[in-house]
Amino acid sequence: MNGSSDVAPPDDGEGTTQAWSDRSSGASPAGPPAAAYGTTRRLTAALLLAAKAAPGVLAGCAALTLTAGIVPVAAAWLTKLVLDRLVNDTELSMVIALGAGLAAVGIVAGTVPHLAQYLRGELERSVGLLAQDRLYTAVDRFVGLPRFEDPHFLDRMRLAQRAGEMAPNQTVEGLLGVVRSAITLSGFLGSLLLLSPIMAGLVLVGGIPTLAGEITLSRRRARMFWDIGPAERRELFYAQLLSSVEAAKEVRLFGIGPFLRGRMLADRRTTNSAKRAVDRHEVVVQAGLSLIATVVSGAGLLWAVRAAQEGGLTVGDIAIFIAAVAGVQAALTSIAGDVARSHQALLLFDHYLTVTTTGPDLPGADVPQHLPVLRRGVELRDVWFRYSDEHPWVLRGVDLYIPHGQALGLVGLNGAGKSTLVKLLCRFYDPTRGSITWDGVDIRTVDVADLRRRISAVFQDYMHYDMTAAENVGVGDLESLDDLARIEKAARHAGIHDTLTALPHGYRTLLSRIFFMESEKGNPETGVVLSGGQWQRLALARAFLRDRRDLMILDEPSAGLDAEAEYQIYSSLRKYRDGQTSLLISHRLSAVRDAEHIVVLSDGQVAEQGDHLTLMTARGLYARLFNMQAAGYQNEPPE
Ligand SMILES: Nc1ncnc2c1ncn2[C@@H]1O[C@H](COP(=O)(O)OP(=O)(O)OP(=O)(O)O)[C@@H](O)[C@H]1O
Repeated sequence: MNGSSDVAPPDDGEGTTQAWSDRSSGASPAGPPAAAYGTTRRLTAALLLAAKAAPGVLAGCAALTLTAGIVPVAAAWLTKLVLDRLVNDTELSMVIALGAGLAAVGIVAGTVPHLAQYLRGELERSVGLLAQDRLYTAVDRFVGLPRFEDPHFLDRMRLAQRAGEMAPNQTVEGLLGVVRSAITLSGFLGSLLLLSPIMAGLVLVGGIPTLAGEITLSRRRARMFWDIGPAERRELFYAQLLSSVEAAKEVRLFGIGPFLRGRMLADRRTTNSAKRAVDRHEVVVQAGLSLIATVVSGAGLLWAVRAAQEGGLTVGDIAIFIAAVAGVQAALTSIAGDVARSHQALLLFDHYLTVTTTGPDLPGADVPQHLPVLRRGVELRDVWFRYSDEHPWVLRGVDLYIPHGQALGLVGLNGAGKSTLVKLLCRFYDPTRGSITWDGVDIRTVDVADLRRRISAVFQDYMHYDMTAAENVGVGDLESLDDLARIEKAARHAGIHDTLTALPHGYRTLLSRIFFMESEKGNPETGVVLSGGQWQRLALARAFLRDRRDLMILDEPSAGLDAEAEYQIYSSLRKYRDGQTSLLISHRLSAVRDAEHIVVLSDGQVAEQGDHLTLMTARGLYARLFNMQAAGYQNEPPE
């Protein structure tokens, strides 16, 4: 880009660029974004998610919670009654009956936690499945690319993945925990009130700081999770580089393993120290809270011993008094912990709700227009584009026409904006200014899925899917995924059929070294790796499978092909292109020379256009580049 790339387009009075990212995602670069939803909304949504995922399991959890709440109080009272009966020489059968009751309570106390743990696991699995489904359905609804390039959104996404799976369970667990503790609390508090109302009040008041302290701690922890988000994502990125087959060659040849490891560990140290700071703070706060609890229970014990000496309390009373003070304190601490954990989970759940309920990333028409079968052509009119307000202009007033039934060649130096133009044609972004029309219909006014159904493309950075050969072609048109005849035809077209047939399992061969086929678990030789050019032919086959589409876009389709393959592919493409509408981008100008029309893009603007002969006669950029390449083959200095 030269200096002129920062020249703004004329104002159209509608605001200019598409810097949607921070604003639309509600993120603030200085810290965590303000919660988008209130606590009640978050709580309701989390509980509804759990209820929808596993209603029966949820009911089971609730029943066990009630039982678990009653058990300690019942055990304490039965103990008191047994002790008092023993001291008072009551009938043996009565004592035995009470003892049996105590044993039964013990059995329930021993069984309930295991059953509850199983049900919690079941709830977690069901909620995880539903939350994941909803999250990725929402992500799939983002039809453009901007959100996937927004670091704030990616941080949110990471927290949303975690929160969606965990928050509903933690909330349910917290809520049921509060109910359980509240039952225990009221049982013990009642017992304590009978023995000493002052002690009951004291223990209750002593629990208030615990509740307040735990909630403050949970806020701090939730904020810490947001703050360490970028470092956690970077750490994951370095870890993937260190273990992925794609990066292994460069990492080893350049010897950058220790460098990447150093960066990964530095990020881990950053997150560790943030977590450590919160943990330390927590230790200090919780130690203070325990001290208060100990002082209260110590004072209670002294009072009880003194009361027993003076004959005011029986042995059974002392037993239940000690159990009640401990029980009330434990219940209060447990309530505080459950409230704090649910609170923290709900704070993070805000990210899940934001991602799953956020609006579309590209504006859509309220009533989408019908997209006609292409009859006339696709036109870009005064298209300006930059990736965000902070980025320079990439396209600056491009006018371009792709006539129906013809091939348009698009050439230009690196960074001229060719691939960006392709992204606009597929509507991964909207032009900042100007319009793209399909037979006169603005593509912003039609359903994106409709538009994309009419386009076939090979992108410069096409995908390698770790799937079978047939699936690698078939995903180009899911309706043909099981239609081997069509898949083979597309593969033949791309010149890869013979290679695929010769694979160990033909088209069913898994093209991967990182997964294995179920049937070949024990075989270390499972999986096949294709060469770069063979992968490129597969990408072409994928595009050819969509041969019923109106517009074919080929962005550098032959970069990885050998000379013979390139010749064959272009001959095939020429035959195939006949009567088809296509946009062909290539740095190898021999590939585009026979296109009906060639456009030279330079610094985001159309610099030259015409057919090959016209452009050669004009002796501009195209002619210079063409001659340079031709001279390279003829071993003669360029003109
Ligand atoms: N996602 C993005 N965010 C910000 N800038 C981008 C993005 N993608 C591309 N660019 C910038 O846009 C400019 C044009 O890139 P583009 O990929 O369209 O060029 P190109 O003509 O296809 O180049 P090449 O011939 O190297 O493939 C470059 O300066 C590039 O840095």
